[in-house]
Amino acid sequence: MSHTLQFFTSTARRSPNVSGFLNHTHHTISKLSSPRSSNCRFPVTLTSNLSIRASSTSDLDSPSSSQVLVSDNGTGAGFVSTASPPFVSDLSSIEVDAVTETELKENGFRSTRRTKLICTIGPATCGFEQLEALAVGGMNVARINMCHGTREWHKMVIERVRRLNEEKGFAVAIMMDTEGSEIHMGDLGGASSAKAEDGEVWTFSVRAFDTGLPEHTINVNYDGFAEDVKVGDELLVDGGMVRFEVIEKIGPDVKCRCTDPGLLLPRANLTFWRNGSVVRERNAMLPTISSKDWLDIDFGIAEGVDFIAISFVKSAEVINHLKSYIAARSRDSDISVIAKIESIDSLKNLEEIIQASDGAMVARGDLGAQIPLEQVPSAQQRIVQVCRQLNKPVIVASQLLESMIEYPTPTRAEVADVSEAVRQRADALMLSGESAMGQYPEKALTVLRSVSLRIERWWREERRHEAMSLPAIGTSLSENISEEICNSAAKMANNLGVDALFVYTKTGHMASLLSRCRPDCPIFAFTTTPSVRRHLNLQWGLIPFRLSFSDDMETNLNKTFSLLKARNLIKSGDLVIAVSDMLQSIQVMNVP
Ligand SMILES: Nc1ncnc2c1ncn2[C@@H]1O[C@H](COP(=O)(O)OP(=O)(O)OP(=O)(O)O)[C@@H](O)[C@H]1O
Ligand SMILES: CC(=O)C(=O)O
Ligand SMILES: [K+]
Ligand SMILES: [Mg+2]
Repeated sequence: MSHTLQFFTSTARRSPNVSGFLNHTHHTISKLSSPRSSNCRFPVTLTSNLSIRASSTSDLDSPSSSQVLVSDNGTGAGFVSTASPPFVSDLSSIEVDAVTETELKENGFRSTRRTKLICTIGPATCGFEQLEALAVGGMNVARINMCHGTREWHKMVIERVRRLNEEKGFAVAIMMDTEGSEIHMGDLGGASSAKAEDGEVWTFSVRAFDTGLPEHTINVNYDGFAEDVKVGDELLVDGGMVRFEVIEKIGPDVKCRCTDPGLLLPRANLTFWRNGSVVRERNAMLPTISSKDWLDIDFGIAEGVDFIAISFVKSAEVINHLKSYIAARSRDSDISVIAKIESIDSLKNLEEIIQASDGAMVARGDLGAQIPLEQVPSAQQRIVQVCRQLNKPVIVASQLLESMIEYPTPTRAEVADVSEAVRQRADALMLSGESAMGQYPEKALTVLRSVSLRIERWWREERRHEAMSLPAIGTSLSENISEEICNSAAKMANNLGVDALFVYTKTGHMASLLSRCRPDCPIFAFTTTPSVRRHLNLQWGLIPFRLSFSDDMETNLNKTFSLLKARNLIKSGDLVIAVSDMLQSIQVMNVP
């Protein structure tokens, strides 16, 4: 077998003489037919041709027999690329959403947003127009949280997002988030919230109340609650938004005095602390995926969601188990499994969990209830780093713009927090309550968008390529070659200051390898299926297009150039580096 890395470099961009030569040659050569596609005419695009060939003479995993050949034909005769005359009839064959298209046209592709945005959908945003406003505002992924709402409600949201994609050309992916079986409160008998005042005594009970909840009573979902807690324990609601002290146990009821007043929200998470750390008694034995979660997962598979995020992951085992379950349930399913890092165990087993998953979420809400708050920032940094090194998309979630649930502008501290996540180059930022039930969902999304854009630009201007070492992750020669190609292409793109990287990818893998390098320029990812396109929408710096393409790179490139030029998305002279996973190659060229 053989792999080819070809570097086609052009001097046309900087040399008017060469451009003249090209124009002249164009006329001559365009009368010829392409040897590969008999009805194609081809302009000369480039003047010199350097090609590097890596080949391996035996099986994939035998690197000792591979070799790299570099050649420069030195004749100036040029690399000739094919381009059919007007592709007008083909224009419909490239799909990009209207918002990306407008953004590309207005700002040029150098300034497109690299950080992806996720919105949790709830009562404030479940209408079709509201969802459309979020998509227009830059939502890349819609998240539904199975902790709340009925399956019918979630089904309705999924259908609306689908309709939006079909009717308006968006590629908004859907992420389903499981409830998990940690301890949480019940739903407050229908009330949207309840206020706990300082010194008040509340009863936390595992009893079922048929005739409505008595006053100052909270249902708890975990049967072992009363046995696990001790008098004197501190009870934290939502990681400390409200605090109680356990003062008495009476059978299934636990009496607690409020020490930090605040608003209790339905189904809020509960943790109890003893001597400064979270207590993990028998509740640590609760299954990560509860029986209700399995039903929700079946629902997600049936609805064809793009991502399933698993709450309170403790080990890699549960991820592997879920992945084989999904594979058995739907043979050609491509649902990605996202591990939510929100417990002490998940931090302990971080590397193996992330290795087993298709991505991870820094779920700071619950994480901050399980480890001391001041440890959350370093945990975030570590999770982001491990994900980037292992090439898994990583989401920073929770309380990014918490104050915007109520107010139309964020606090300065919140803006700084968003900036930090962008600076760490996480793949995506997520809104929770801000978009699910806040008063200013669109404004919150606008803040994420504009802060991301500004910080990304600042970082590029400062040319602060941070030197995160990216270990080799491939397990075969072929994978190693793909990885090296992407690393080199990204480095070349930075050094040459190219306008865009193009990647032709069937599975999305090469696109993710490029994204992992966090290059300065945006990455146009061309892929054949709508589902891969939606998946790529979660990854840093990728602008996913759907395009049918062949194994012939010259044809693909020229088709793409024509289609994008016809839509004013690129122009002649733009410098592009292209890689593909069909023909492992790197090509550098000016758009003809
Ligand atoms: N489908 C829904 N229906 C009603 N309210 C919702 C829905 N989704 C979210 N919410 C509201 O938005 C808030 C924030 O949403 P979020 O998804 O962050 O949930 P959470 O309860 O904090 O749990 P998690 O730890 O799973 O994120 C919730 O507490 C809830 O009040
Ligand atoms: C998102 C989530 O589950 C959390 O922050 O806890
Ligand atoms: K959840
Ligand atoms: Mg959580």
